[in-house]
This record gives sequence, C-alpha cells and structure tokens, in this order.
Amino acid sequence: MNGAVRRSGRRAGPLVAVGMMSGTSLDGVDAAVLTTDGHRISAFGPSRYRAYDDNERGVLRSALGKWQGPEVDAASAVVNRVHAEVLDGFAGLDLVGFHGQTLAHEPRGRGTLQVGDGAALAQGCGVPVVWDFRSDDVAMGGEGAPLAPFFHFAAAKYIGATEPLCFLNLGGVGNLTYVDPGFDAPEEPGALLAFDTGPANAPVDDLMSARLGQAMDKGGALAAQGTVENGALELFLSESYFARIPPKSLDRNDFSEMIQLVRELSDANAAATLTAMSAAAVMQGMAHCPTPPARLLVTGGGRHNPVLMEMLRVALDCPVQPVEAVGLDGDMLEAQAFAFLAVRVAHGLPTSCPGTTGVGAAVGGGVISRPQPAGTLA
Ligand SMILES: Nc1ncnc2c1ncn2[C@@H]1O[C@H](COP(=O)(O)OP(=O)(O)OP(=O)(O)O)[C@@H](O)[C@H]1O
Ligand SMILES: CC(=O)N[C@H]1[C@@H]2OC[C@@H](O2)[C@@H](O)[C@@H]1O[C@H](C)C(=O)O
Repeated sequence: MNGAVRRSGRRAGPLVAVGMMSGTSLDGVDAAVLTTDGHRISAFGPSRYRAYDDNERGVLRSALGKWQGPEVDAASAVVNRVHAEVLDGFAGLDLVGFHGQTLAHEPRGRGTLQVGDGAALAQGCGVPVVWDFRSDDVAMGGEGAPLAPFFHFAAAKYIGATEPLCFLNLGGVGNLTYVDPGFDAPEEPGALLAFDTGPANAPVDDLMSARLGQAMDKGGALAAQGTVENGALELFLSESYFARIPPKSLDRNDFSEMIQLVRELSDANAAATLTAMSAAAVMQGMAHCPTPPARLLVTGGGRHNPVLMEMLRVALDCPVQPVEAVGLDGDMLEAQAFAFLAVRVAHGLPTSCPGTTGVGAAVGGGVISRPQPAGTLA
C-alpha cells in the first residue's frame, strides 16, 4: 500500500485506484482503474462490467426508496457479494472507490443512503476502500449529488479543453456539469456548475418493464416508431423542479408518476413521449449554464439511444457528441469518477463545493476503511 493514503491536504503522489459504481438503472456494476494524484489523470486502466441477474435486480428494486429493514439488508448483501466478485478480477491496486447502490436520496429530509459495506470489502480484498461519499456533503447542507463533476473538471483538462463545455450523464437520472477549464482547481468559484437535469432512462426502462417485460428500449427502437404527445410533455415541463436554480438533485423515483402521464398512449407513443421528456429536461437544464458551452459531451447508457441523442441535437445550439469523440469511455466514466474521488479523499482534497452540490463550502466526503491485520478483528 502506498503510504500516501491519509487526509494530509498536501500534494501527494499518484495512486492506482479502481472505482466501482452501481447506478440508478440497476443494470449492473461498472468498475474501472485510474492512476491519478487526485488533480490530474495520469492514465486509464482496465475495466469490467458485471450485469445483475434478474433475481439480484429484483432484490435491489424491492429495496428502492427504503431506509432500513429486511429488503435493505438483502440489497446490501447483493451489493457486497457482486462488488467483491468484480474486485477479484483486478490486481496491483492501491485503493478502491466504492460508491455502493443508492436506495434512497432525500438530502433535505432523511439524508442519502448508499448500501454496501466498505469495511467488509476492504477486509476481503486487502486494499483500503473509500466509501460513503455523499453523507458528509448532505450533513453540511449540500445535495450530496452529483459528485462526478470534480472528475469532469479533470477530464476537461485531460482532453485539452480550453473553452467552457458540458458533460451530460444519461443514466437512470440525468446530470449535467458545466466546466470552465480556464480555472486551476475545481473548487474555485465559477469553475463548475452541476445538477441533476431530471429523469433520463429510468421512466422508459420502467415503461418497457411494465408493458413489455423488457429492461430497456434498445436503440430507441420503440420510441422511433411513436409520436410525441405534446400535452403530456407540457405537463411534465410544468414541474417546479425545472425552474429551480441549481445545484439540485433527484432520487431515482422522484418522477415515477411520469408513467401516469402516458398511460393512455400506445406503447410506441408512450416511449417516444417519455424519451422526449428526458431530452426536454436536459434542454431546460442547459438554460442554467452561465455561458453557452462549446459542446455537450454525453456519457452514460442514454448515449446509445439514437432517438434521445437526435432529440438533443435538434434542440440544442452546440454540438452534441458521445464522450468517445474525445477519447473517453462513456460506459465507464462514472466508475472512473469514483476512482478519482477515492484518491482525492485519501489525499485530503475536497470532492464537492458550492457549485456542484450547493454545500456551504468545499467538502471532502468519504470514509476510508483499511483492512485490519489478522487477529485484530473482534
Ligand atoms: N443500446 C441502448 N439503447 C437504448 N438505451 C440504452 C442502451 N444501452 C443502455 N441504455 C440505457 O442506459 C441505461 C443504463 O445507463 P447507465 O449504466 O449509464 O445508468 P446508471 O449508471 O445505472 O444510472 P445513473 O447514472 O443514474 O446512476 C439502461 O437502463 C438503458 O435505459
Ligand atoms: C444520489 C445518487 O446516487 N445520485 C446519482 C444518480 O445518478 C445520476 C444522478 O442521479 C447523479 O446525481 C448521481 O450519480 C452520479 C454518479 C454523480 O454523483 O455524479
């Protein structure tokens, strides 16, 4: 283990970290290796994906929105087991960044809950694990999300961006980061503005699951056959969330009643309308950017949906491209973000700031669990 893992605040050397993310889509676990000193990305490493099987996904789904109880314990056990399995495929690591699975998120209420036990994971793999990334930010008045923006800042520097640009993650929920790469550090006021745009793939996934027993609208094939119902779209856009000044964040199921807005529509028209809602939420979000960005780089599973991507291209004034256009991996960007954030936590650096979560001052969240030597465990 590299001795730099401490909350020192001084500039420490690069570490090899793996980040592991189980997102709101409940599709599976992404894991990706990154070498970084917490400021600069030195190198990207190997990555792995492990899909949840139907049984595991069912266990996670039944625990969504719950804070405790047997469903939460069962979900936690699935998360622990699958992450330990994924981690087994990596070698030569200094550190693990373990996001866990968000089950509930109410930053202005009961808090935020990501299940998964980082201490047990550290004991199992023999490498320090950084986890519970969001709680400190929420405790200090922040939204606790999104947290990828500090990584987006480093990614903008990595690709040599000189003008302000946006990253858009289209996961179950959508989140947007405006980055001004002219600043030296992500926590400088003005360097970042970030927030959740609204629901992204979750409503279409839920529709496909409820009506057709399928996990997603693959390639936007169903939406492509449908027509957008503008009345439902307007009702959706009248939600007060869209006018709220960012930073702001969402729980996966905050907009779950959207399905009701399309209940009278055919499968194809419902898919087209829900897809248009996700795109419209992004358009509303883009209006909050302090200056027009030079480009919108799209990451997350939604970039594989050509109908959604075309809706964004038609609606926005700037080029809309998958992050692959600048050499990044849009399936692994969030996992890489939690590798990056783990190193920042280990080096005593902040992981969120007023521009990204609305927290009062820059805060370094996360808990570090180190494996205990044999014989010291109770
Ligand atoms: N080929 C495809 N066609 C259409 N949609 C797709 C395709 N591939 C992935 N998706 C969508 O992307 C979703 C998964 O995206 P992703 O893995 O980025 O989500 P996540 O990381 O779980 O969510 P979040 O970022 O909100 O935590 C799927 O559930 C599906 O809706
Ligand atoms: C509470 C929570 O888990 N939020 C997720 C979710 O998924 C997308 C969006 O909502 C974003 O805010 C966040 O994840 C990403 C990785 C983030 O924190 O940047």
